Amino acid sequence: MNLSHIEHIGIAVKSLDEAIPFWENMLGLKCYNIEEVKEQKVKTAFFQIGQSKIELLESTDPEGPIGKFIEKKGEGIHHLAIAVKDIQQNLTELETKGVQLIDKTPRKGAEGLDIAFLHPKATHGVLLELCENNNL
Ligand SMILES: C[C@@H](C(=O)O)C(=O)SCCNC(=O)CCNC(=O)[C@H](O)C(C)(C)COP(=O)(O)OP(=O)(O)OC[C@H]1O[C@@H](n2cnc3c(N)ncnc32)[C@H](O)[C@@H]1OP(=O)(O)O
Ligand SMILES: [Co+2]
Repeated sequence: MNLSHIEHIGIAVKSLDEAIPFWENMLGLKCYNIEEVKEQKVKTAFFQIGQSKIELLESTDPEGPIGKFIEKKGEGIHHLAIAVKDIQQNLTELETKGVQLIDKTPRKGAEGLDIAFLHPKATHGVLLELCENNNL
């Protein structure tokens, strides 16, 4: 395994338009990218803090993962994403160790990154996302 740093924290929100002004006007951060990720049924907004980012997630479909999360739990922290080198190698190693994966092979996430999720049952309650960054 070669985990590097917290890539981002994913926060489920009902509306990007309503949530972004808090991060910009109250906290003084700049939203530098808004992007739809159709495969995940979300629209994302990103803010940089040091080496890490905040990813706000608005659902585009009530049956998608963020739609279901908001319905059950309301707005709040949804996942923690960690940057890794060679995501496939890390996933293969985790699978060998018997860790329950949601994605055995990477999918395309926001900002063109390859991503994969570990099941919260396997992580003591945190939905973990690995994000590939080979320049680490
Ligand atoms: C754009 C991209 C990027 O960064 O580039 C993204 O982040 S996309 C971010 C959105 N995409 C994803 O989250 C994709 C991966 N997520 C998934 O496949 C799903 O959401 C699951 C995590 C498997 C949950 O599925 P589903 O809602 O159908 O199941 P469920 O509600 O029955 O939940 C099963 C158990 O997991 C728990 N659970 C569900 N969501 C959780 C979360 N976010 N954090 C911690 N625990 C969570 C539930 O409480 C439940 O526990 P109990 O059984 O104890 O009640
Ligand atoms: Co994410």
